[in-house]
Amino acid sequence: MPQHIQVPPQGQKITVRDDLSLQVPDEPIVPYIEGDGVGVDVTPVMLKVVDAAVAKAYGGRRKIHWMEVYAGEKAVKLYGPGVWLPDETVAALRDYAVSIKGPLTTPVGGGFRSLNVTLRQALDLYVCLRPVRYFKGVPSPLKEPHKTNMAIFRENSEDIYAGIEYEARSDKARKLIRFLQEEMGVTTIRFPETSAIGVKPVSIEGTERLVRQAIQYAIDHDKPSVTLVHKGNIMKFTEGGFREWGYALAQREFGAQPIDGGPWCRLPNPKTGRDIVIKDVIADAFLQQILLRPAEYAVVATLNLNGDYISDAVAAQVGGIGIAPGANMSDSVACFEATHGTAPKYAGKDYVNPGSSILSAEMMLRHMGWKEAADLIIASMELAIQSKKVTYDFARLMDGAMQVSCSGFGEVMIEHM
Ligand SMILES: NC(=O)C1=CN([C@@H]2O[C@H](COP(=O)(O)OP(=O)(O)OC[C@H]3O[C@@H](n4cnc5c(N)ncnc54)[C@H](OP(=O)(O)O)[C@@H]3O)[C@@H](O)[C@H]2O)C=CC1
Ligand SMILES: O=C(O)CCC(=O)C(=O)O
Ligand SMILES: [Mg+2]
Repeated sequence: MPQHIQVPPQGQKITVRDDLSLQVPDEPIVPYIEGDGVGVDVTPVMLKVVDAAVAKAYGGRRKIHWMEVYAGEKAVKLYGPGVWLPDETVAALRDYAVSIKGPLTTPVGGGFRSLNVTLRQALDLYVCLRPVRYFKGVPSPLKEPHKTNMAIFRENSEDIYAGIEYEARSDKARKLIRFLQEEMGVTTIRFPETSAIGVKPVSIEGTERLVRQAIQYAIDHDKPSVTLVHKGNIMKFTEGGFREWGYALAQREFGAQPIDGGPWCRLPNPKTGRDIVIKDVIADAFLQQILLRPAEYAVVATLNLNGDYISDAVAAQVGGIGIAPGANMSDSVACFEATHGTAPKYAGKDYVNPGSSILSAEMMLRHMGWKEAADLIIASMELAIQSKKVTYDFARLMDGAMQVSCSGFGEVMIEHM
């Protein structure tokens, strides 16, 4: 019996078949986490817009039964001190296979580790997919923003982001530093007495499963390239390993052939016959090239921390994180979430852009196979932006815009369905 989660009286679970495809009933139960900060603003708007799109697309034949599950500050209020991520929340997200969450706060420095990262680890949601595309009319700092169209595959379970690090002057930091110096011959820790220290695990399996999904996405969506973004010139065995294992997988599993002796390689898309180039670029160079030559990048596969930075940076090219969606996925479970965080200064003010959350829901509908409802969301987003009735983030950069609230933007979208 759940302690606080109320299972809707109607609706059924989405289930996962043996071949990992989804069995989606017409009235699925979908868990959602409202989220901290601006979660209270964007999540209700997202639910309303999705309900409207589903109603319009299917005329009552299909309906989502939303089931609220708790994490973050709302969980602590309900379950008691220290219970930021209740077990029954994690279990529900796993059991119901498809879910959506608002942002959750992670304090800098002390306090708990990120709930977002914990959730991704608990459910082994190893892919963070963040597609970045341009919507006509969105204000952008670029002259040709439509050339930015990338699907970012961020490894979501490893890297320095896994949170293995020890505070400066702690016993554990001292012990690890001593081990590195005495057992491993390390001489390059500049200030050993006052160093905090972190560990960066990057594995062959972790890299391969991420790169496999990125190449498969390029095949399924007829994309011309997959770029491995890494800092392997400096971090030779972790980020360099990612690059090497990525290329090896492309050749071994997808039959990619080296171009001019490599390392770039090429495979014919088995579905369309068109070439997919597998290439790599060093992360710092990549960050300037996405501004100067964004059209050269289609699918990007990268490590966890790089992917965090890259997804916000690329989102900024096409309007910012207010409309940047995302999905965290394992082979069987998917939890959709906005790219942005809790934006605390705007919390509860009905102010921010709900677009990121709504477009994350659009990805969720597509994942469920509810293409018509997903298409309606995209079309109404385009029309809403073109009507110039937009939230503050766009209004401040657009000539002749009328600023609307977070919920107001949801209404504008619904009017355009
Ligand atoms: N997945 C998750 O749950 C994530 C959680 N976080 C957490 O969120 C908290 C706050 O992080 P912070 O670094 O401030 O990053 P945020 O993404 O929360 O906010 C940074 C800035 O981005 C802009 N922004 C964010 N959301 C929106 C939106 N919906 N519409 C328009 N603009 C938006 C605002 O810019 P402006 O000031 O220009 O208006 C805001 O000040 C931290 O605890 C962090 O750990 C962060 C990222 C992801
Ligand atoms: O977990 C957090 O607080 C931050 C995570 C983040 O920035 C991201 O996943 O993009
Ligand atoms: Mg981030």
